[in-house]
Amino acid sequence: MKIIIGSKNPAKITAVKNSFSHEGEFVSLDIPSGVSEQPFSDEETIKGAINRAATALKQGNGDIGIGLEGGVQETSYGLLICNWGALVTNESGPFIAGGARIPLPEEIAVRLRAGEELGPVMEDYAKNKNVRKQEGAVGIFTNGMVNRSEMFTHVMNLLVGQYKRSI
Ligand SMILES: O=P(O)(O)OP(=O)(O)OP(=O)(O)OC[C@H]1O[C@@H](n2cnc3c(O)ncnc32)[C@H](O)[C@@H]1O
Ligand SMILES: [Mg+2]
Repeated sequence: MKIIIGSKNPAKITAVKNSFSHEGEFVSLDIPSGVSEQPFSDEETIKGAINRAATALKQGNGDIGIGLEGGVQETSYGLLICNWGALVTNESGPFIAGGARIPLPEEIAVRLRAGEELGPVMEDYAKNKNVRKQEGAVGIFTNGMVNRSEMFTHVMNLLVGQYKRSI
């Protein structure tokens, strides 16, 4: 089984490998999401995940394409981080699944509303260049209880479970 991951981000790659119990051939390709660098709704984030999965599958000439995409969603309770995943095969899909969501602190939210991207804003906030590849915003704002690859592993399990039920 050849699994093509539409990202080179190690937090995402780890999640994909975990959910397939490290069984299969994994290829990671830097695939554009085809949506804004900072998706600003569930709809746009889902679209980015599906685009990445479909393009990865095609470009990598594999059996399964995976897209994982981070975004934010405005609510009356604050700006929430949202994360979506998509799995496509040559015969079926897209299967989609959403990840954990928590509100961003207002000092971060105002910067995103002004047009900045979460990745660089988190680098600045945490004084660490690699937040998006490591614990992620979710790890920082949950005091390390849930890091980005754990969060994406849950998304992946939701995807692989739906796919397995369909075959
Ligand atoms: O290489 P890719 O796969 O693009 O990985 P990425 O970290 O850029 O992740 P996304 O494109 O899915 O995320 C969209 C934007 O949100 C940022 N982002 C999302 N989740 C984050 C997190 O948990 N911590 C820090 N930045 C995050 C990210 O850096 C982008 O600016
Ligand atoms: Mg990105």
